[in-house]
Amino acid sequence: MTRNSIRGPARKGSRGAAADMPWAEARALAAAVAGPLPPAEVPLAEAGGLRLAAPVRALAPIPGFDTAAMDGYAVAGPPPWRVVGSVLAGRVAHEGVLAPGTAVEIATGAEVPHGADAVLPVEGALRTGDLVRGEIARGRHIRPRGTDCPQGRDLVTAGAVVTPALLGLAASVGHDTLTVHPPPRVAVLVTGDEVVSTGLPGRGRVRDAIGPMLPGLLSWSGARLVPAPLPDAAGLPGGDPGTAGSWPGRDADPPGRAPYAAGGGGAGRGGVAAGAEAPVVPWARVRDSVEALAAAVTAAGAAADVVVVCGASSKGPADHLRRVLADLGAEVLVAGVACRPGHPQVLARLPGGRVLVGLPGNPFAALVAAMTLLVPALRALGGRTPPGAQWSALAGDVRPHPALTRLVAVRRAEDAAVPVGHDRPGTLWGAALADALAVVPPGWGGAPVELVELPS
Ligand SMILES: Nc1nc2c(c(=O)[nH]1)N[C@H]1C(S)=C(S)[C@@H](COP(=O)(O)OP(=O)(O)OC[C@H]3O[C@@H](n4cnc5c(N)ncnc54)[C@H](O)[C@@H]3O)O[C@H]1N2
Ligand code: MOO
Repeated sequence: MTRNSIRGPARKGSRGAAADMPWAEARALAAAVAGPLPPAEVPLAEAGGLRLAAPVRALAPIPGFDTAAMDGYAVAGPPPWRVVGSVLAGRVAHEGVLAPGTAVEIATGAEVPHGADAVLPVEGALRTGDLVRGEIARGRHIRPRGTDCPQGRDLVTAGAVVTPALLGLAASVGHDTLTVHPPPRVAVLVTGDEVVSTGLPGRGRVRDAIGPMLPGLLSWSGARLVPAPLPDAAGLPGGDPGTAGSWPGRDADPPGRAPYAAGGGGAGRGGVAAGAEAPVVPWARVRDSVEALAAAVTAAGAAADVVVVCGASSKGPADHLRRVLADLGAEVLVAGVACRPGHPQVLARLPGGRVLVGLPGNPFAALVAAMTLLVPALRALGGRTPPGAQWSALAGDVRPHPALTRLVAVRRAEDAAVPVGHDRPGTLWGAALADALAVVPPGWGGAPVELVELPS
């Protein structure tokens, strides 16, 4: 596959389209950027939603012993039976062998004594004093040990998603942990000195729309957002959260607005203004400088499997990502994608092997880039196979681009996917109304299109 190495300042050119990789090729490359993370054994409570890296084997059988399936009497031999005792669930069965002509009262789930031929449900029992009568068929209402799940049997194969039912099954056959592909850890760096995280953006400012979108997108992709540990001494000045270009972990919010703190317990500079009610968010704010971004990427790359940089992906004076990747000696695998929106997206391997995805600053462009590069890479790291492609007719007046793939916000309907509109690069309005992106290839002539499902 084509690999574009950028070893110097960002290349000049007219919006880079000539160097951009075809959309499908970029997505496939992202899906192959890394293999699954090494398997790990995790407690059941943390395994939900992950992929099994080893089969679930029955360490214990189900049932674990010959079990009564009904409340009634465990009986031996032909009737009438003399009641000689009782066994409740959780109690050890009647000691010894139940002699012909005798019975014990038994509760559903209790251990059936040796020698019992059947369990006679209480509804069918005629009891007089210590004698009981009724009709039985041999073996009726006894669940023999191991009939539901034999001990030692592999019950679910590797690769399956750990669903709530699978968690219950694993517990029932004796597991406290499961061997899974751990969720990729993702550190998110939001750039842009003009970006604010709370309240109404002032003049020249814009409210962060990408940070809030990513945690759900990451968990939907089987990944986990981890705090980006921003180093103190790395050209990252501390500063007044009221000024643009403040420190990582604080927003360049207008004075008087509560800044967010980065980190959620672990980010180096996750400062909270004294007295401010500062919600903690687990993504970090990085100011627009080459040094700050380089330090933040390096630190995040040491703490996470995947580093996501939001903004700074293009060619403006404050767009430092490409320069930083070159300076760090990163291998740039995708330097741009031939699609609209979202062409200035980046996929790179950092020194040491961690993956970096650069999302454009325009929010819908960022979502498109996330669906193109980030989600496939996360699925691969999490040991997930790509979802089967969905194809659909496309309704509405959609005009293809002659040379680029267009990603159009649509809602899926029975006959056709219907464009929802409002899907300009700078807004998530259309994406918020949509449930999929329609992939409209260059020069499209009306054939069915692929749909990329959006996170729900
Ligand atoms: N000379 C060129 N200029 C631009 C090109 C190009 O190819 N050549 N591409 C354009 C396209 S397309 C996009 S998309 C943007 C991508 O820019 P960046 O990734 O460098 O992002 P910024 O410049 O920082 O911001 C762009 C835009 O998005 C707003 N922004 C940034 N972060 C956020 C956020 N977290 N939430 C909401 N909005 C955000 C920012 O204020 C800008 O308005 O570049 C074009 N330019
Ligand atoms: O393609 Mo940009 O990605 O126009 O917003």
